[in-house]
Amino acid sequence: MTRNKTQPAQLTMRAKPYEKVAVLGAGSWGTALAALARRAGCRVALWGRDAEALAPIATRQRNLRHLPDVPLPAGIEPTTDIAEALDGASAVLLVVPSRAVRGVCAAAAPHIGADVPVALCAKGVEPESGLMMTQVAEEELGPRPYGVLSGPTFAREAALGHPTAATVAFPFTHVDRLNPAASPAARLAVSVSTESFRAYISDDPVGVEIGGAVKNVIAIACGMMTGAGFAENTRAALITRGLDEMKALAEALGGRRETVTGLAGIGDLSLSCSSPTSRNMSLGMQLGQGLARNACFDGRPVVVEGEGNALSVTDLAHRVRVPMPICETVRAILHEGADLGTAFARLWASPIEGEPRSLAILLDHPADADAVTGLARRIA
Ligand SMILES: NC(=O)C1=CN([C@@H]2O[C@H](COP(=O)(O)OP(=O)(O)OC[C@H]3O[C@@H](n4cnc5c(N)ncnc54)[C@H](O)[C@@H]3O)[C@@H](O)[C@H]2O)C=CC1
Ligand SMILES: O=C(CO)COP(=O)(O)O
Repeated sequence: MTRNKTQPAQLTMRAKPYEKVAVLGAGSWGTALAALARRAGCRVALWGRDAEALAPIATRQRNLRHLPDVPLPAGIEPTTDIAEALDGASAVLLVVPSRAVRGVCAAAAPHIGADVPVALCAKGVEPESGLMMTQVAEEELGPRPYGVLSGPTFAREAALGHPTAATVAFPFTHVDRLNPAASPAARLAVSVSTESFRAYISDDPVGVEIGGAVKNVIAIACGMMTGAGFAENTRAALITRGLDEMKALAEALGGRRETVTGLAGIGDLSLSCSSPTSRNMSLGMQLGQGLARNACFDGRPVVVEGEGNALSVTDLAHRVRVPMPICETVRAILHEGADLGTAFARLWASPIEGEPRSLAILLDHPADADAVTGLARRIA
């Protein structure tokens, strides 16, 4: 985080926070981001659809439904009126689950100011269309700057003030390069940065978005194998090979490999694959322990983006011809009725590959059908 003495000196610039930030989506992450922006000194409107859940945010500085034990700063303006939330907003954070992004953008469209930048904070790829969240938003809201805020950020920890870092990524225009401090990425970074929350700036939203969507699927895979009783070797293999899948897809879509080695790639992947605090890892663990899907989370509806992402990410990968064997395994188990043990045993006995992919080697794996059945039995 500090400058190495051998690096050239860089002038420190000052970026101006946005005056009013509208946060659309009042779940755990939307509330946490509203708290951060408020602590960073912005005026903050927090839009949600449920008046009962919003009321205590103004009266008791709590979101009792999603972050009950987190004290929120005073002055967040909760509302169920999207026009009111967007009135005078100089930046928008879109923080609903990915399946709701298109609908919320459509509702926002008549009320959002011209040229107001929008940062997508949901981690997913739209099913069927295969569009990333920034592309979905652009279809609904028209031309303006679109970016992404993503990284290893459990909402409760970030809102409680645990030291946390994330990436804010917008494409840099010619003008942004001449004056980076005035770019949407820089202005949004300072609009959410506090003594404990540190935003880094990137000009590669594609790499950042793909990181967030793919890590959810890999976290389900890690959870499945953890739930089935395996430990650290298995998890390390899935994280590392998952990172390779992430890199390949990001690159095929025009993102950069190095972005995937940052906070929104390996950072978020390692977080979500390490702890049942991740809803994705937790779902995988419950399935790996043999629970039926409808019994997971005691039957409660919980946002698990990786479930839909397993389909949408692999559909996208098919389109750009990127092999993603771990994501395919999760897809087969969740959506195509594959047996969990057999699917993972097949993954482990799939052809031996080069590391890195650019070696372009594929060898028949020596494990025979009996060996695959044997491992499958040990997983189940
Ligand atoms: N919770 C976390 O730690 C983090 C979550 N995210 C991402 O943020 C996104 C939102 O997740 P969470 O806030 O965690 O979910 P959550 O389950 O805490 O809350 C979801 C919220 O979205 C609202 N919602 C759902 N559909 C809606 C619709 N059609 N219109 C308006 N509101 C709607 C719900 O009422 C609820 O308030 C997800 O894509 C997630 O991957 C990203 C980083 C951290
Ligand atoms: O994205 C997250 C942390 O960065 C939250 O992860 P889960 O959605 O798996 O809970």
